Amino acid sequence: MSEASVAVHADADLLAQAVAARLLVKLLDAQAERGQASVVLTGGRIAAAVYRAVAALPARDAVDWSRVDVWWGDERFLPAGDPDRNETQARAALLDVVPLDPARIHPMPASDGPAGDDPEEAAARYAAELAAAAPGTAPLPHFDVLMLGVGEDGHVASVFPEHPVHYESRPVSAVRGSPKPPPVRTTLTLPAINTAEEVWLVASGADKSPAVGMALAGAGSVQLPAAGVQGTGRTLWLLDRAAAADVPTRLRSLR
Ligand SMILES: O=C1O[C@H](COP(=O)(O)O)[C@@H](O)[C@H](O)[C@H]1O
Repeated sequence: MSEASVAVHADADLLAQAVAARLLVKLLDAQAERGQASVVLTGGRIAAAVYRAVAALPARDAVDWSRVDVWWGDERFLPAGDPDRNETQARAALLDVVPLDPARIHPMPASDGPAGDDPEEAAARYAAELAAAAPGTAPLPHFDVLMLGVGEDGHVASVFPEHPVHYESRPVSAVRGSPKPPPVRTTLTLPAINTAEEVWLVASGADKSPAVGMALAGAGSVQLPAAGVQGTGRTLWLLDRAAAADVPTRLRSLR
């Protein structure tokens, strides 16, 4: 398990640009080492800005997108194409722009998909899709990088504070009663998230600073899920100055 490190950028735009550049480098490094790369996407405002920034970078063409697997850390359980689905946002911002292999794009099921309007079945199907891509009998494939937004309440993916999802041992869970709309979701659980080689927590804006500060100060993960995130090789907090306002100075590298 890795110690967390923190990089702070001046504002949300520079943060998105910097994360986009990091993502391209990470995908290139993974392809150089393993012949392929895998990324786990997140939803939310800063994530969409990162995806748009990746799409706008000329260096995006250095990545062989046909050898990139795209997974999601969570999804709002809504019909396919709903503008509030994390998948819809990622497709519009990036996935429809780069030449990915459609077979390597792995969205979480929609509420009008083959799993029907049943989030538990949707979670089970996504777990099966992950296991099918994993080596041997492992439940999960290798994730080179897993990106997370951070909610004002400290939630990551759709793991919310004090929610029963914390006690789910399977890698993918249905979430009912989400405090943030929509109320029904599917999510990777924290143990599944923490199998990723690198986990990047990306946050911008002053409304995120209390949660970010408390997570880095060692809050409990049931109360503050972001505090329970740890990549196997690297845990990186990527923040703008406003989101970093409560981060202890000794943890910051300011850019
Ligand atoms: O609902 C969700 O919210 C979080 C954070 O979103 P933001 O707009 O406040 O950045 C996101 O990370 C998660 O994937 C999403 O489902």
